[in-house]
Amino acid sequence: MLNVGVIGCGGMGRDHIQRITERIQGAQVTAVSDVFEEGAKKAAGIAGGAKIYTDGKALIHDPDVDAVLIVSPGFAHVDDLLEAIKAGKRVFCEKPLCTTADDCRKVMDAEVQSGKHLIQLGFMRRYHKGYNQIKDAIATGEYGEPLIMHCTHRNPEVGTNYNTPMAVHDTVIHEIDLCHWLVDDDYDSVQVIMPKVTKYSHSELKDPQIMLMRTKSGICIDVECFVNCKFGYDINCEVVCEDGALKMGTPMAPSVRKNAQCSTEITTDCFVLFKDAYDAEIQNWVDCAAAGVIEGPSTWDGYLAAVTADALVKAQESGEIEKVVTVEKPEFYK
Ligand SMILES: NC(=O)C1=CN([C@@H]2O[C@H](COP(=O)(O)OP(=O)(O)OC[C@H]3O[C@@H](n4cnc5c(N)ncnc54)[C@H](O)[C@@H]3O)[C@@H](O)[C@H]2O)C=CC1
Ligand SMILES: O=C1[C@H](O)[C@H](O)[C@@H](O)[C@H](O)[C@H]1O
Repeated sequence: MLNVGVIGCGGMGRDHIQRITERIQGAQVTAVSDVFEEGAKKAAGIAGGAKIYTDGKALIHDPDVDAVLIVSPGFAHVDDLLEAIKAGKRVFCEKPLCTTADDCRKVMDAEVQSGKHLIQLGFMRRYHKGYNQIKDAIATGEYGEPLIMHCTHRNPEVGTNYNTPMAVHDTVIHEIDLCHWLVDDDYDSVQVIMPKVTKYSHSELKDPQIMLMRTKSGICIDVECFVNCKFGYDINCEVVCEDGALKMGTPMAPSVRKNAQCSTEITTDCFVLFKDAYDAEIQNWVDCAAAGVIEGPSTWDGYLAAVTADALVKAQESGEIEKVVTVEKPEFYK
């Protein structure tokens, strides 16, 4: 049985604690930590009783914790990642790995130095059945070369703490990882276009945004990021190829006809829409623990996403096309 400690007991943290407690085979939550003790106490109850901490480092060094789930806000990941590597403990880190490429480099260097693959990253779309079907279909060559991708990432609404750069490193970070993974092609450059701002936004948030990414082979990707769309959690991705197009999107629900109406439910949050993908990624992480391997997205994937995100944040300000420049991939991650 893998004894798991969870750092960060907010919406995502509680969702992961519930899945480990109720659905995941081979693991249990034995400790939880949150800077707000009340949040940790609530999470401990979901786990059916777990040690309560308000300091992630103390949880990491608890001998009753075999592995750590980092589910605090992105800006807080780097310190606990470095501490877990120091302690030699396996980590599942929710996206983003870190909110800057520089911090990701620190984590990458520490993991390489440790000589052990310890970190799996929470890019759960790679565990979604539909996206895997698209990736496999493209790989057959039956649809020809991918040329263009169209994505929407729409949230019903976000809090007033959510700002313009968060649209990149907190939200579109999913498409940054998903799109290059689907077509197996790295990024060359990015650009951001700012449409008219919705009345539902605030002074620190330009919303919606159109983010453009070009891959090294010339595939052009547009991502509409609209985090106050009001009508639902609307996630779509279409890959347009030479001999066909493949689309995965919401609503992923039945179309209902009644009283001369036709309607289809759109979910309102990621916890419902991607429940199976979260279950699959956490189960894979637990299963790999026994073998001491990482099969899912790695620290390198987190670094690649962060470099692209940094370029997009720069492009938000400049309005120009910004290059995506990474370091050479270390042998350790090949
Ligand atoms: N994969 C996905 O689809 C999703 C991933 N996430 C990720 O999960 C993480 C948490 O997001 P949410 O739960 O939505 O945020 P949240 O704001 O609901 O919860 C964050 C929790 O972390 C606590 N916290 C803050 N600083 C901390 C620290 N230094 N140590 C321990 N706890 C700390 C806060 O008190 C709060 O309880 C983020 O990295 C976010 O990007 C969130 C939603 C969906
Ligand atoms: O990771 C997530 C969720 O998956 C949502 O898709 C985003 O819109 C949210 O902002 C982010 O935290």
